[in-house]
Amino acid sequence: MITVDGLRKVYGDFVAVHGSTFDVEPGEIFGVVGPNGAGKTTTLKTLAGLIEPTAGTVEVAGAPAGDPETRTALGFLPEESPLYEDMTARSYLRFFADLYEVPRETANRRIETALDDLELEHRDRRLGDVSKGMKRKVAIARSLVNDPDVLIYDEPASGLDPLTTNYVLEYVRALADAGKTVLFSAHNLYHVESVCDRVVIMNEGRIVARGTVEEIRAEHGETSYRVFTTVPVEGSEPDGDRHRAVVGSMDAVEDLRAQATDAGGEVVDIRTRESTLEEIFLDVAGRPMAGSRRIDAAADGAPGATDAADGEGGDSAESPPEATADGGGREP
Ligand SMILES: Nc1ncnc2c1ncn2[C@@H]1O[C@H](COP(=O)(O)OP(=O)(O)OP(=O)(O)O)[C@@H](O)[C@H]1O
Repeated sequence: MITVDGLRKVYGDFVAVHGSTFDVEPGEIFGVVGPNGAGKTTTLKTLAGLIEPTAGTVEVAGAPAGDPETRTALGFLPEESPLYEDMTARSYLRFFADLYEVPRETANRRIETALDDLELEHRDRRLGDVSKGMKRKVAIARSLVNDPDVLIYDEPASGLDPLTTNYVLEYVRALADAGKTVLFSAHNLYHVESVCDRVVIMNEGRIVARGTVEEIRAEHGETSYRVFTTVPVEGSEPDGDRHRAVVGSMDAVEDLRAQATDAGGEVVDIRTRESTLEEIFLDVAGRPMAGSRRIDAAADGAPGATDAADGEGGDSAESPPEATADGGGREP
């Protein structure tokens, strides 16, 4: 449903994304995780057709990103979603449905369903007077007015309290269960591990880990064993009336067992500990990457790669759908 092949984005002499390749299957929830500046938003804006890649190809629902054909197929939630403050949730959503030329009856039904599903209160209150969580929910509802197959959400839970965050993530799960393909970005694996089918972790413009959460854990995590014995063994420390040693493999555990037996004692307990996802994230996303993100822009071969002067063109939350659909207002 989404195909990204060799995506590279250069701003001036700065490489924001180095050459990402990944696919997202229909109905999948795909997480793009990484610290500040990793290249998540750049990747997502490229998918939404708001930024033109310097190199590589990006396809959404079978058409190149930014192509008019993706107009009805795509719903984009930007990281910041300022809304028209004087409108109510209902009037705001109807306005966007009109831009997408959704017939009025269908639009009303869709809007009320989204607002019901999101448990949105105060539907007729000025958007300027509602909470941040509610504003985010309205922005999510806006991404659904054209009933798109693909949803691209930039940090959907940004700035939300834990309860609303959970709610939004569960809603994302429900959208995928209903057949939508969802790609979203987040800062940490904790938010995505419960909902994402697959994840890429980005650091300094590169994908540094990918796969299901289990695959990432298997490849990048560590398992350690705390072995409790009745007698001292190599590397052990007293722990109450026992001795505790920490080792990294089952072979080492068996060595300790042999030592304890030789000394007339025994192993009384073994506790296994796996790296938490947070630890893996801090490890792989915290490493400085080899090589600079600065390049000789001329060598990168693209005067068009230079757009450092305008980072915001065309990605306003208030851009009409045409701006996301036909490439109008795209960053070069
Ligand atoms: N228009 C632009 N001109 C120059 N540099 C840019 C532009 N847009 C983004 N960058 C730089 O590219 C890098 C990647 O930015 P991006 O917004 O994609 O990161 P991110 O992973 O989404 O970060 P965050 O989590 O803080 O939102 C950053 O160093 C950013 O400063």
